[in-house]
Amino acid sequence: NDTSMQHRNLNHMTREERFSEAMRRTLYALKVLLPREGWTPVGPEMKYLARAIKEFTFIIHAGVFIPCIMSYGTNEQIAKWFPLAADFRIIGTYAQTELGHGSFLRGLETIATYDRANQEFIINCPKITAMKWWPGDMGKSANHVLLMAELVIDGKKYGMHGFMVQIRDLTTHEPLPGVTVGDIGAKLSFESVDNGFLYLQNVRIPRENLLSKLSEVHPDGTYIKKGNQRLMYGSMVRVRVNLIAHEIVMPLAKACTIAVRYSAVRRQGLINPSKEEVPVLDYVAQQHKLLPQVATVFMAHFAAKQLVKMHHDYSLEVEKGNTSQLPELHALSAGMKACLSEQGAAGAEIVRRACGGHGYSCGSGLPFIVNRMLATCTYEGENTVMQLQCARYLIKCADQAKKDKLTGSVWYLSDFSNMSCTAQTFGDLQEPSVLVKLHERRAKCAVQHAGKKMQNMVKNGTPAHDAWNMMATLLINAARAHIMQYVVGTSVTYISELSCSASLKKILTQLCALYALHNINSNCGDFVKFGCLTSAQCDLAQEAEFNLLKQLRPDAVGIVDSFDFTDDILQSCLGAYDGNVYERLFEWAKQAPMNKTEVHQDSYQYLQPYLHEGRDVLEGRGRNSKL
Ligand SMILES: CCCCC/C=C\C/C=C\C/C=C\CCC(=O)SCCNC(=O)CCNC(=O)[C@H](O)C(C)(C)COP(=O)(O)OP(=O)(O)OC[C@H]1O[C@@H](n2cnc3c(N)ncnc32)[C@H](O)[C@@H]1OP(=O)(O)O
Ligand SMILES: Cc1cc2nc3c(=O)[nH]c(=O)nc-3n(C[C@H](O)[C@H](O)[C@H](O)COP(=O)(O)OP(=O)(O)OC[C@H]3O[C@@H](n4cnc5c(N)ncnc54)[C@H](O)[C@@H]3O)c2cc1C
Repeated sequence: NDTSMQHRNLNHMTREERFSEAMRRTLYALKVLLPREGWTPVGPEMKYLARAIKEFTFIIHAGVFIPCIMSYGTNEQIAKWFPLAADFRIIGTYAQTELGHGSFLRGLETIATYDRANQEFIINCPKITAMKWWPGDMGKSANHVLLMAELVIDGKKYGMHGFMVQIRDLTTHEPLPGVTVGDIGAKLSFESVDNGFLYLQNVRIPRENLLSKLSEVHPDGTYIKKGNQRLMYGSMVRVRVNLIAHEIVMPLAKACTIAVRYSAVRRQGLINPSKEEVPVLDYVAQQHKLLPQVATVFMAHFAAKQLVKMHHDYSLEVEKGNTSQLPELHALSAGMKACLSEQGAAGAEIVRRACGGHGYSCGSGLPFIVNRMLATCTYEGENTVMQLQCARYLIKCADQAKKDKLTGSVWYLSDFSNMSCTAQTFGDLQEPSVLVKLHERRAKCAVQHAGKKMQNMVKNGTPAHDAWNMMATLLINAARAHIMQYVVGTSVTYISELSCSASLKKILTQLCALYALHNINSNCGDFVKFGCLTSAQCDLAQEAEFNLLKQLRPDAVGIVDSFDFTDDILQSCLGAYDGNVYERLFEWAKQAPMNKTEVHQDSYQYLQPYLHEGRDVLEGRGRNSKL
C-alpha cells in the first residue's frame, strides 16, 4: 500500500525513465522500507519484494557482486568491501563476459599483469574483443567491478582471477583515468538495467585488490594456490541455482495467472452449436496449451527447492574444505538452469500466444514476461553450453556405473533392475511411481546411447573431440532426459512428503502427472526408441494426459489464484482479479502517450496536404485524382 512502491505503467515510460524509476524504487525498498539484519533484507516484505518489483536495479550488485566478495575474498577483504557494498556505498557488478567471449572462459582476453616494483596489477584490454560487454549495472550505475581477468606474472599466465577495480570517481561518478564505460544500448528486455561496456587501458590497482581466498600473489610476485581452483567458478553455480526460482518459476507463474484468468473470461466461438459462446478455457486445445505450463510452475518450484537445499549443504561442506560434491552440483545446476529456462521461456510464449491478439498487447503484461524469460536461456551460461557440461558429467558417470554403484542424482545409471512398463490402462500411466520409472529408464538409455555412439566412433578412429562434437545433439538430449527424470522424481518425492490436505495433495499429484505425461507425449520418440513404452502405451499416455486436463479444468482458475499475485504485481489488463478485461484494455490504451492529444501534430504535418486535397475533391472543389 506504499504509493512509493506502486508501479507506474512501464509501457508508457522511456527506457531512461524506467532505469531511473527502478533505481529509485530499489533503493527505497532496500534502504527505507525493509528491516535488515546486516545486508540481508528480512521480514515478510522480502517475499513481497521478490514477487512485486517488476524492474529492479542492482540485480548484479546484489545477486552476484556481493556474493562474490563473500566467496572469493579473504576475511580482511570481506571486512573492507562487504559493508560498503551491502549499504550501497559502493555499487559493483560482475565483469566477466567480453565482446569476444562469454561461454569460453579460457578465451577471455583482459589481462592483469603484476608490477612487482609497485606491487600493483596493471589491467588492460589489449584489443576491442577484450572489452567487457554485458555486465548488468555496469553502464551507468557501478563504480566498482569484480573484474575476471587473466593473471600474468613475469609473462606466465595463471588463468582467470577476480580483481576489485574501481571504475568511477566516488564523488563525481565520472569514469576514472583509463576507463571507458557506458551502456550497451537497447535490448530485448531488462530495459531498466544498464548492461554496460568497459574498456580498461593501463588501469593500476593495488596488489591487495586480487580477491585472494583461493590464491594470492606475494609482494615479490610469488603465486600461491590456496584451494580448489574450480571454486573460482562457484559464483556461476550459485546464480544458476538461485535464478530458477526468481527468473523462471516466478515469471512463468505470472504468465500462467494472466493467461488462465483471461481464458476463463474470453468467450469466443461455439462447442455445441445450439449453446452460447464458450470461454476459450473450455476448448481442450486451450487447456493443452495452458495447464501443462501451470504444472511446470509447480514442478520447477519443487525441483528448484531441492537444488537450493543441495547447494546449501554443499556450501557447508566447502567451508570444511570438502568440495567433493562440486562436480555433481555443477552438472545439475547447469542442466537445471538450461532445461528449465528452455521450458519456462517456451511455456511463457505458449501461454502468451494462447491469449490471441490481446496477448500481443503490452497491456496484457505478457510480452514483458516473455522477453525477460528469453534472457534466462543465455545469461549465466548459454543453454547449449550448459547442457553439454551436464552431459560431460553424465558420460563420465555412465562409464563409472559399469563398476560402481552410483549415488546422488545419477544413481539410476547403475540401476540394472527390470524397468519395463506394464501399464495396461491410462490410469496406470497416471501413477507417480510409474512415471518416475519411465523417466529414469529413458534418461539412462539416452545417456548410454550417446556414450555408445561416441565410443564406436572412437573405436573406428575418430578423435574423441570430433566424436564429442558430432554427437552433441545426442548429448544435449541426454542432459535434458537427466533433468526431466530429476524434476519428476524430486517432485513426486516432495509432494508425497508434503503435509497438506488430501484435496490439495490430489491436485498437486494430478499436476505432477500432467507435467510428466506432457513430457512423455512431447518426447514419445525417445520413450519408444529406448523400449520404455510400446506404441499402444503411447496412446494410453495421450489418453492419460487428456483425462488430467479434464479433471483439472474446474480448478484451473483456483490454482493460478493460489499464486497470489496482486493486480499491481501482474500489471495486466487480461489477468486482473476482477476480470474486467475490456474496460481495462480501453483505459490502458487511452493512457498511452500517443493519445496525449487527439491529433498527433508531428505526423499530421506530413499527412495534411493529402487530407486537404481529399477534402476538396469530396466537397467538389478539387481536381480529379491524378490516378
Ligand atoms: C541470485 C539470484 C540472481 C537472480 C538473477 C536475477 C535476474 C537476472 C538478471 C541478469 C542475469 C544475472 C546474472 C547473469 C550474469 C552472467 O551472465 S555472468 C557470466 C556467466 N558466464 C558463464 O556462465 C560462462 C559459461 N562458461 C563456463 O562456465 C566455462 O567456460 C565452461 C563452459 C564450463 C568451460 O569451462 P572450461 O574450464 O573452459 O573447460 P571444461 O569444460 O574443460 O571444464 C573443466 C572442468 O571444470 C569443471 N567445471 C566447469 N565449470 C564449473 C563450475 N561452474 N563449477 C565446478 N566445476 C566446473 C568441468 O566440469 C570440468 O571438470 P572435469 O572434472 O574436467 O570434467
Ligand atoms: C540479460 C543479460 C545479462 C547478462 N549479465 C551479465 C553479467 O552481469 N556479467 C557477465 O559477465 N555477463 C553477463 N551476460 C553475458 C552472458 O553471460 C553471456 O552472453 C553468455 O554467457 C553467453 O555467452 P556468449 O554471449 O559468448 O554466447 P556464445 O557462446 O558466443 O553463443 C553463441 C552460440 O555458440 C554456441 N556455442 C558456444 N560454445 C559452444 C560449445 N562449446 N559447444 C556448442 N555450442 C557452443 C552457443 O550454444 C550459441 O548457440 C549477460 C547476458 C544477458 C543476455
